[in-house]
Amino acid sequence: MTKTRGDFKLRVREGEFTDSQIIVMLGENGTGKSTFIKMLAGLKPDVEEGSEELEMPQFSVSYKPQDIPHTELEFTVQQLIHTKIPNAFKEPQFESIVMKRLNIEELMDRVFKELSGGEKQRVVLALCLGKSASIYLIDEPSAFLDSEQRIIASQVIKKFILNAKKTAFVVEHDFTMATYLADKVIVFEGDPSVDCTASSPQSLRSGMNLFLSHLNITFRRDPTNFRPRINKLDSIKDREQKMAGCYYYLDD
Ligand SMILES: Nc1ncnc2c1ncn2[C@@H]1O[C@H](COP(=O)(O)OP(=O)(O)OP(=O)(O)O)[C@@H](O)[C@H]1O
Repeated sequence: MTKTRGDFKLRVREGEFTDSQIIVMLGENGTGKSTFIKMLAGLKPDVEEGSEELEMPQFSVSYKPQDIPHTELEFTVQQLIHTKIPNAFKEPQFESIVMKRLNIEELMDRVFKELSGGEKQRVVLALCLGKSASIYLIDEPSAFLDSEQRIIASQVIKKFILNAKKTAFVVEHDFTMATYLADKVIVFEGDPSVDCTASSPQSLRSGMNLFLSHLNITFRRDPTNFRPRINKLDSIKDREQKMAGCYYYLDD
């Protein structure tokens, strides 16, 4: 199916997903990741000439947009939690997996609009995960978070999705966070802001290889902390890995 927004056209290839799965969307800026997540949230695909209107399958979704919402800014965090996720915040599982780990308790009496960007992000992530849904659509959870908070946010998302046996689609630019989260990846490729294609969900290894080949970057695994490290362009390792078509190292 396709979706046109202004001068931009996105083609989406058919694919499958299951529960207890996190699908990470990878692509350069302007390749349509947010457009696709909005389609999963209900934005209708184009009507192709000569064919019937194509309906997106109807899912119950909880959507955290890329931008932090500007509504209800006068409310305290406690008021937002109590009105938006009245059931979840009382559940012991949600309390321990999400609320405690994101340290929402310390923010309860604060007015939402007066929070820092990182504090707001923690609250909107908790609100997103606290809404009952089959699919969680999480656009850039790492924005405004420092490196330690990014690790915590990734662990919270992963544990919540596995525990609740739900599915998440996540747009994430932080490479470490994206590789930690992803069970599958969708790669967005093409001419940014003009014409792009979203692949079917594929394995982390093949998706990362495809994405990194577009960027002309290879990664090795750091032997001490095991984190992915970028190889210097044209270094021996960079050239060796490109020859082997192995842009991304993933231990089996
Ligand atoms: N409502 C709209 N009207 C016109 N053009 C739009 C609209 N929404 C998105 N676009 C255009 O569609 C293209 C893809 O945008 P989108 O936000 O989906 O990309 P993205 O991959 O999520 O980018 P980023 O990584 O920068 O967030 C961009 O060129 C954008 O300007």
